[in-house]
Amino acid sequence: MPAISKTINKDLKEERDKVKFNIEEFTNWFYGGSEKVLEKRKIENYFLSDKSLNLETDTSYLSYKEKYEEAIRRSCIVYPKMLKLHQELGGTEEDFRKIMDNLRYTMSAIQKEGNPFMLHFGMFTVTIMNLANDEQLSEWLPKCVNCEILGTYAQTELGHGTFIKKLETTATYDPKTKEFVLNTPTLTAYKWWPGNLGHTVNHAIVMAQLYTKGECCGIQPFIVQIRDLETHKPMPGITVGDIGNKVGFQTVNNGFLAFNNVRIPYKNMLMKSSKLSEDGTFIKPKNAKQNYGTMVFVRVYMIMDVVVNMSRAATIATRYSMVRRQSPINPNDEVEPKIIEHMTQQYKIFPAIAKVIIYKCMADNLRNLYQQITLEGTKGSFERAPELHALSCCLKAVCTNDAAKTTEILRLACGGHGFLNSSGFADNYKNATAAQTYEGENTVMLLQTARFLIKSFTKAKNGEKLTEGVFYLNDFVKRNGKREPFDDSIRGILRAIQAAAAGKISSAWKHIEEKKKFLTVEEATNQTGIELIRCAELHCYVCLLQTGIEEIEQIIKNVSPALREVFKNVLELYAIDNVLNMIGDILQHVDMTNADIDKLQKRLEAVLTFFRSSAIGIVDGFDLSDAVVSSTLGTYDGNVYENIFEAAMKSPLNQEDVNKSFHLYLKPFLKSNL
Ligand SMILES: CC(C)(COP(=O)(O)OP(=O)(O)OC[C@H]1O[C@@H](n2cnc3c(N)ncnc32)[C@H](O)[C@@H]1OP(=O)(O)O)[C@@H](O)C(=O)NCCC(=O)NCCSC(=O)/C=C/CC(=O)O
Ligand SMILES: Cc1cc2nc3c(=O)[nH]c(=O)nc-3n(C[C@H](O)[C@H](O)[C@H](O)COP(=O)(O)OP(=O)(O)OC[C@H]3O[C@@H](n4cnc5c(N)ncnc54)[C@H](O)[C@@H]3O)c2cc1C
Repeated sequence: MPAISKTINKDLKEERDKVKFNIEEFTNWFYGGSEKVLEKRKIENYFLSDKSLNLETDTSYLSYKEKYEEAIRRSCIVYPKMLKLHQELGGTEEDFRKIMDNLRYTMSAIQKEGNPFMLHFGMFTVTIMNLANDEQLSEWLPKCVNCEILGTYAQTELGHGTFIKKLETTATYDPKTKEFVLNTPTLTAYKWWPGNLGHTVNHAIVMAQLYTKGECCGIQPFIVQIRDLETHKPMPGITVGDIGNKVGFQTVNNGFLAFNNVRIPYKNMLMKSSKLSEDGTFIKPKNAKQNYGTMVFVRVYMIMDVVVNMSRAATIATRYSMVRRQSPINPNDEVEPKIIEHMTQQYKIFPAIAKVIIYKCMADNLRNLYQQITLEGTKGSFERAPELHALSCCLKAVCTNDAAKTTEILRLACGGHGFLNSSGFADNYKNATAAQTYEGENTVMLLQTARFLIKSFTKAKNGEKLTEGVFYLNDFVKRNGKREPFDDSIRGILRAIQAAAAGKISSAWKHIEEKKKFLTVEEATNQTGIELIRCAELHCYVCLLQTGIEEIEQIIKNVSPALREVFKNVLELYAIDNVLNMIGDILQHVDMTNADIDKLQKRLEAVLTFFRSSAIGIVDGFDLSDAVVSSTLGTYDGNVYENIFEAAMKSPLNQEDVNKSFHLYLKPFLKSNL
């Protein structure tokens, strides 16, 4: 075995020495101030320094069952610590949010394949907070907050996930006993997929069709106890279990659930929005979509998960590419260059870094918008709910699609070693691709946004008032078919993307109108689906760039000149990469010449070259500890080959010289050939 010495890799040190800006200043921006950075580091250390977590164990070699058991063991260390810390910090909702925000990063060191408790706070408690009336809140919230019970969110069924109106689980009100009777009438009505449901939680929010006085009143949320608190056995009438092996998320414990005449008390229907009187009279909510609120909440927070996921992948690929040397650019060069010297390698990695920053700006913005609009809802005003729904749907889809695609590009950027499990890309990718499906399948999400855009376009044509995010449709209508002139400033690029988005929305609108002559509006819309998806994507790119511009214009007023240059280049790279990737859409609606495209290509090459000296500073500035990065290729010290070697030594096959399969199979086989 070679002697392994671990000092900072000299190539990586050389890169860091070239960084011109103050990395800590960048970190302070990224986490919202120096105090928050200190707090983040403290919280991370509080969890990760706990030796009982045994974070050195490579869980990837464990069996499916062992992985689950280890994940539960770790959760039973992390969650009590979390509750203790929450009390120590002050016990407020804000303190809780602080811990959860930081755990988004830290958890990737502890539960690489997902957390078997994650739905408890993430969806079960959130639904209770959003949809329980005051009485229900005082009964259930303390139990949730103290983890006296553990819950999940059981909505999806074997037969339906997207079209939730057709869920088949029934909750029939019995006014005589003041109970609901829950049933699973068919195989396709089995709840299927809810995280943590299989063998972990003892309660669930069950979304079921409410039947009262012989009528169906649509899907409503019910709190159902599914396992005994003492024995953990399923409650009478309940069938519950694990749905089996998946592409990823192995330790999330996704489960199935069925009911056979399960009775729950009247008070267990969450009644903040829809209400049922004790005699069985149903009272509709003020806003029919209020019951979908938990999904909106999660979609909003998923943009932050994308930031975490992509920052980790970008850190790994950047550090590795500054350590790995291969393929001289001039054939006679003695010394092979760092692979980051290859322009194509820069093009794989640097746009990903820029996106992390733009998505972070968007994630913060969206969260603020969510808080404002939720507050308006508590005061009975739901006017802006469709806008939030439309924005969160397209962002959820575009950002999670991009996280999966970018992780794969970054894995490929690390060549063969990127394919090692120890590179960390596999877990990153599996988590990213799961997010493309859960919380609303991405195509379906884009079509929801497109529905809003088509409605907004009709309003623009009729001269009606639009919401702020789609003001650009007014400009398009005013231009009355004239193409947008191209101006290559950043704001000019935004206008070009706006023109492309508006043009696409206009042509989808026109095609629906044409098809409506022969088809129903729904059929016409379905036939226009491919265009509609592109409308939603382009609209999302508009929102991202606009937010990026507005945020960065503010940021650069408050940072040092050196960091100002970095942010300007982030914006330049993000904008140019974007526009070049959608040139077909742009050319349809913007007067852009070949010379303009050549100029943009040159600017892309120039900005990549600038980025070369900031990239390591930015990824170091994401401030992800080695435990969080969790990759042999991405450690801070850059000792890639030593790490790879050490990880290989942990393979169970390397714990013995000769495996028993030699005696059982190989030897007889070889002998038989003599
Ligand atoms: C696809 C959906 C949105 C369709 O819902 P449906 O009620 O059938 O819609 P309609 O076509 O009747 O009405 C559309 C209408 O409603 C507006 N709208 C829809 N949702 C919302 C909302 N949340 N807030 C505000 N407004 C909303 C929409 O804008 C339309 O308005 P119009 O004025 O144009 O009529 C729905 O079925 C859906 O969301 N499906 C996806 C299911 C899903 O996301 N499931 C998640 C399950 S939980 C999970 O996956 C957990 C994962 C684990 C983890 O997170 O860690
Ligand atoms: C890892 C993971 C965790 C999950 N966790 C939970 C959980 O905790 N709780 C829970 O309740 N659920 C959970 N789910 C379920 C998840 O929310 C659904 O799988 C998701 O909403 C997609 O629904 P579906 O499976 O019915 O897909 P489908 O709707 O069947 O999608 C299949 C295909 O049909 C297309 N399609 C469907 N409808 C339309 C349409 N209207 N227009 C165009 N195309 C359409 C889709 O685009 C897709 O290509 C989880 C799923 C996964 C993968």
